[in-house]
Amino acid sequence: MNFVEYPDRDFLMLSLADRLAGELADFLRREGRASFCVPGGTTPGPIFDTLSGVDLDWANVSVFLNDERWVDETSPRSNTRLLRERLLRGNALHAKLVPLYAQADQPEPMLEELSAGLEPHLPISVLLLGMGADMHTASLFPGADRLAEALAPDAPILLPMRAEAAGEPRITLTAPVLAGAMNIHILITGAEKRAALERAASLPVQEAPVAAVLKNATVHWAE
Ligand SMILES: O=C(O)[C@H](O)[C@@H](O)[C@H](O)[C@H](O)COP(=O)(O)O
Repeated sequence: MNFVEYPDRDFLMLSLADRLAGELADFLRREGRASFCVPGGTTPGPIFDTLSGVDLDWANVSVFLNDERWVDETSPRSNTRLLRERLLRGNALHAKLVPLYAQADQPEPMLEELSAGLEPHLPISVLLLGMGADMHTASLFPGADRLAEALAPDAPILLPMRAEAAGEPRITLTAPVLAGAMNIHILITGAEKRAALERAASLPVQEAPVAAVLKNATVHWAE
């Protein structure tokens, strides 16, 4: 794991947006296309704001979430809604959004269709992850009902996930798909998450699921 500390959050968000854009541009130059997998939650908004204004061949970038809360896009808890409002506008309006949600009461019946939609966009070129203070990343929560399956080396692309801390049912990319990304970045802020991240490196992965992606990751932190 590589740990980068920034003097403040504004500098972190701008620098990381710039680095992510540079990595996407490299993939576009070399391969003509790139996939960009991003977190929801409250932290990444400013990075999305900056990236949406960057001049890239967005039409050849596929964008998808690390995980989604199983709620309709009208819900303020929808990560897809966050993407539409903060990333997929301006220059990035023409990026291809690969959905992690479809209208249904529960994720299970939609799993096959959503996984088939994602498959052509793997491996992930550039992965940005968030982390909770409980050491979950994506929706790989400690104590979640299907965590062991999602951590297994032969896990499917996507799994539904339910956990007390998660609120509504979730759908998440699994550990091997996340760990198989070509570039992995973890964005965290504040002392509590930094301490949790440092603890995660020495805990079993079931207790600290973020450990599943730490090996080749660069962690970006500001107070
Ligand atoms: O849907 C989600 O909640 C996320 O994808 C999740 O994994 C998130 O990255 C962390 O919970 C951190 O969330 P915050 O940035 O809100 O602290």
